[in-house]
Amino acid sequence: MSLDPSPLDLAAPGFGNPTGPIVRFENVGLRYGAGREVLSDITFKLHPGRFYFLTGPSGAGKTTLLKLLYLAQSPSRGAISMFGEDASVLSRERRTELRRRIGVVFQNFRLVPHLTVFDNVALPLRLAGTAEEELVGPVTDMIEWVGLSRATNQRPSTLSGGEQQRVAIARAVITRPDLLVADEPTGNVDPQMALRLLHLFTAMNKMGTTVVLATHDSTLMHRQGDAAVMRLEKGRLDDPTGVLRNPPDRKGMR
Ligand SMILES: Nc1ncnc2c1ncn2[C@@H]1O[C@H](COP(=O)(O)OP(=O)(O)OP(=O)(O)O)[C@@H](O)[C@H]1O
Repeated sequence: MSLDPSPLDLAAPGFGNPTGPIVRFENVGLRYGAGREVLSDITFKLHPGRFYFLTGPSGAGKTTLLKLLYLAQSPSRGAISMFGEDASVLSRERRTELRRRIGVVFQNFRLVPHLTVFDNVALPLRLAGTAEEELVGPVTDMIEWVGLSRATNQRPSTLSGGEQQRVAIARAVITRPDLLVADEPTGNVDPQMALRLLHLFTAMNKMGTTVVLATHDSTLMHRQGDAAVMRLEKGRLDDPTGVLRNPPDRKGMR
């Protein structure tokens, strides 16, 4: 599998916004319906170009926090700012525009079963209105980057779990998102493939994308030693590395 970032255009718009935090949560709380709060008093900032792990026991609220991050859920209280904009006042159109700056990868891939690998990866560009002649090159390069050129015309069901997840990652980053959010992306693959997938996230991060990766896998977190770790316990955020509020300067951070 190639990890050479060269197929990706480093000068593409949206990469490596150097100014200020790209996400701010201020005393955010969330309850589903009339139930108890599943997230309480969540305050943090995400800085551009950094790599964050989100961890914590099952039911702690990781998926819920990620849904807030990719604008699929609104908080019950508190304030969220995404790319400098107050998330509570976004029009539907503006929300969609901001959402395009966020790539999402799920544990269970969520590929479209009747589409080929090429068409799955091309989907976000087509939805954004990119002309067919303009998308063929980038999609082909992206599929090569995740090491699946030979499977370009296959359907997801003919691929292994690790291969399907690589397609899902390619689809999530084809639009060059500023923020890449992944919910247990290595949960359905063997440890060796988990490391290969981590390398893809790391490569994207090195090109300037902020990554938030939810995982239970401590091996992955040890592999990525300079990442910040956000730990959720019963809906509250702990900050074991002490970097969420005041991140240290990071070598090479833009
Ligand atoms: N749509 C929903 N309606 C009601 N309660 C929900 C909903 N989604 C999640 N919850 C509850 O919110 C809490 C947090 O769930 P969440 O899925 O965010 O945790 P998690 O840390 O991602 O867990 P896991 O590691 O098992 O995926 C749990 O108590 C869960 O039952």
